[in-house]
Amino acid sequence: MIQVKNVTAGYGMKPVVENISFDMEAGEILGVIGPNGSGKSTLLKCMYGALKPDDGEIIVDNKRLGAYTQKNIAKKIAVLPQQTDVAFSYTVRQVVELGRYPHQKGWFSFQQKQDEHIVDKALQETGVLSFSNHPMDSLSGGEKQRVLLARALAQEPDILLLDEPTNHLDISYQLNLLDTLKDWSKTKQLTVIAVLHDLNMAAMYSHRVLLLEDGRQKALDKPSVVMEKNRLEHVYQAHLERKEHPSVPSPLITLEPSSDTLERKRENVLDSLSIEKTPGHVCLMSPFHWKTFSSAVVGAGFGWHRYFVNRHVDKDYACDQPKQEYTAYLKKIGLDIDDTAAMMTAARLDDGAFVRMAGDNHDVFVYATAGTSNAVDVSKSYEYYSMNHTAGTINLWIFVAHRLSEAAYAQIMMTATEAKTKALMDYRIYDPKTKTLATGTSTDSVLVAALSEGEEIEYGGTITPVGKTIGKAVYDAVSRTLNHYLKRRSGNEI
Ligand SMILES: Nc1ncnc2c1ncn2[C@@H]1O[C@H](COP(=O)(O)OP(=O)(O)OP(=O)(O)O)[C@@H](O)[C@H]1O
Repeated sequence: MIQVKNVTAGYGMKPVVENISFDMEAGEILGVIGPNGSGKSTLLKCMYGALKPDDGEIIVDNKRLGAYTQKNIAKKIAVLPQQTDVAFSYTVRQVVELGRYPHQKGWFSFQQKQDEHIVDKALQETGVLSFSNHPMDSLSGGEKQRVLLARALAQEPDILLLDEPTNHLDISYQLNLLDTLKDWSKTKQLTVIAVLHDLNMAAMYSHRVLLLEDGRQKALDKPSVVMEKNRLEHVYQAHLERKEHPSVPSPLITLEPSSDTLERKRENVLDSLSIEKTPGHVCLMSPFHWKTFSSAVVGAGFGWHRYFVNRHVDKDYACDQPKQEYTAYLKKIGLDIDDTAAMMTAARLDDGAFVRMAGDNHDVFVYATAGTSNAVDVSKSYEYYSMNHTAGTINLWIFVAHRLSEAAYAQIMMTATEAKTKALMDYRIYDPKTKTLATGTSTDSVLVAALSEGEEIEYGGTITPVGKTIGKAVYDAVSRTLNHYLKRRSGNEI
């Protein structure tokens, strides 16, 4: 379809792009990324014949690009350049009609029915049909961009070259445009080469990504391979984080502010936490946000929080929409929902236990409340038809005064669960239905909170340094709260 073979090109003595090579198949989308001035537009210019390579060649359908007439190449390749000068006195429709020019035998055959149909379709698909009679100079930047795209589409090319096509477009039209291109790549086998500054758009919509650095081909592969954190940080000279997109299998690149702009934290961060206890709740407050991962009622999943609430509810608490009800409660006590992670429990808050432990290089703080009347042996819970939601649950908060990898968050959840279960076993807590040792209760919840800066702890499993500290701190906290709970219920020391 189109082959770029060892292309070197520039505007003077010094080449701007050097030795670029790749092949593209019909229906493929290639995202071209790279910093300002890295040669993306220059490469594109070579691909549509606006700039002759100093070395190497471009082959289109087995024929050198230079061997095509301008009209014949326009039947195969349409271009949406970065800056386009259009005679703005033209109407939108007239501009789009220009896209049919390469296919016409003579100017007067222009009004052919088929051409009109193709122009209408292009106007429709780019959402500009409603103002097709407006003059170009009455349009906004984004509207003009869509008209120029319609003109490129009316050309019915096999290959579409786009230089920052999402420039000027609002997010809805950006997605719309890229969705349309993806659809045409599938249904019309359109080959798309698009220079994109938005790395996440490039990752989501490209089959492959070409990364340029100083005119050189730094990487060419699937987005997940090219968009490696260290590589992007080096090429863009920026601090980035790479995550996985929450809903599609694509990398998600986020910008990290410089450390000067991050929230300042005190030397000993755990000392900066303060606790407010009322009959209705325990609230732990921090002067800065912690990165949390939790199964809390409010603020579950990953989030950023500085207020942590454990609220006591009656054992008969029943609500169809506990999240909404809880949100109203938090508002009533004056907390900002976006800043708050909140759990609830029918266990007595007075029975709660706080444990602080220092490891070699990390401080840990754990808070636990426990009630065990709905204790469950998880290995037998499949035998239940419905779960019992009476009083009692085990809520755990684990604060680690360090930065954690996502893997470490998950491993700390496991470590904490194992430590909790061990405490239940040592206190001989039984599942009341199966009469076997309980592994937890039916409504347990856990929150892990860590810092956003500093050296990262990669692992949090049971034999890692931080895992060992957390294992012991969680075991001690759950044991203490169980001790208070059982003592109060039996009236005896445990
Ligand atoms: N017509 C020209 N004459 C001389 N130099 C040029 C010309 N066009 C571009 N350059 C230079 O070539 C280099 C690469 O420019 P190019 O536009 O290809 O980069 P780019 O990666 O598309 O940048 P951007 O992301 O800023 O659009 C730059 O240093 C630029 O100044």
